[in-house]
Amino acid sequence: MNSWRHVFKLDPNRTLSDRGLETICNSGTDAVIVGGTDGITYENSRRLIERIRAYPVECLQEISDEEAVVFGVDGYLIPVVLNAGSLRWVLEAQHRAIRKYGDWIPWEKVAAVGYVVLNAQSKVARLTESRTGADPADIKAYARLAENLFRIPAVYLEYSGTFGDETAVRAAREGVERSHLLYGGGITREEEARRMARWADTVVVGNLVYENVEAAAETVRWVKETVKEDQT
Ligand SMILES: CC(C)=CCC/C(C)=C/CC/C(C)=C/CC/C(C)=C/CC/C(C)=C/CC/C(C)=C/CC/C(C)=C/COP(=O)(O)OP(=O)(O)O
Ligand SMILES: O=P(O)(O)OC[C@@H](O)CO
Repeated sequence: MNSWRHVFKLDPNRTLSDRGLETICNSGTDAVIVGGTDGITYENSRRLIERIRAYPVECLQEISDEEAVVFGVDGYLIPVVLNAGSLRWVLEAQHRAIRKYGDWIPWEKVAAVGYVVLNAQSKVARLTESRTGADPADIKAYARLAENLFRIPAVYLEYSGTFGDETAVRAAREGVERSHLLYGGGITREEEARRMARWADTVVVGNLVYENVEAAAETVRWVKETVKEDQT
């Protein structure tokens, strides 16, 4: 993950043509993450992962339902929602899954991701009852908490479905020194991709894939051409 600059997130509960998938997998992105909030099943996850595996791109599953875990991906991302309104999404669902899978978990392939969910209208915000009113000082503190107390290797500013606040991403950037910072939400245009790529280590593109796959493929270049701000 540390070398990722751009990734796509594909939703097993949405339809993408073979041609569209080929465009995404051959776009030069650093990885494809499979995940989403609702309608995620073992079957639709397995089908999508199988199609992605036909391409040489790195493929990870982001687990949002313990029933949907698929064998044979390059890695598993485990969300921990730092600003969730319920412990269920911070540690209870994770505890339950660890209890269930026990000795079978390939820990060397597993990484926790500390989410800060910020779009109040998104399904993920509603599901997790996230405290989306967090201001930049809150966000910086979440980032510091993730890195220094929980030692989580990645912090994810999640604006899923809407373009986020650059000040918030900047605050998260100031909060992390070692943890990897991901930004996702509402990237549709070059200017947006470049703005967030200045602060985030990785920019995640999701919805645009289903709206305009050619434009989605362009985001790879926009992000990769952008030089990150020097924090020193
Ligand atoms: C091979 C083998 C046996 C493997 C074992 C599996 C494994 C690696 C186990 C590890 C154990 C473990 C800790 C598993 C996690 C279990 C789990 C269910 C955790 C809960 C995760 C969680 C907090 C879910 C809440 C929803 C959420 C945060 C989803 C993340 C994705 C996300 C933010 C999607 C955004 O959704 P999107 O659809 O793009 O947008 P909308 O919200 O607008 O719809
Ligand atoms: O779908 P969009 O809005 O591009 O967001 C990407 C990703 O952060 C979703 O989890």
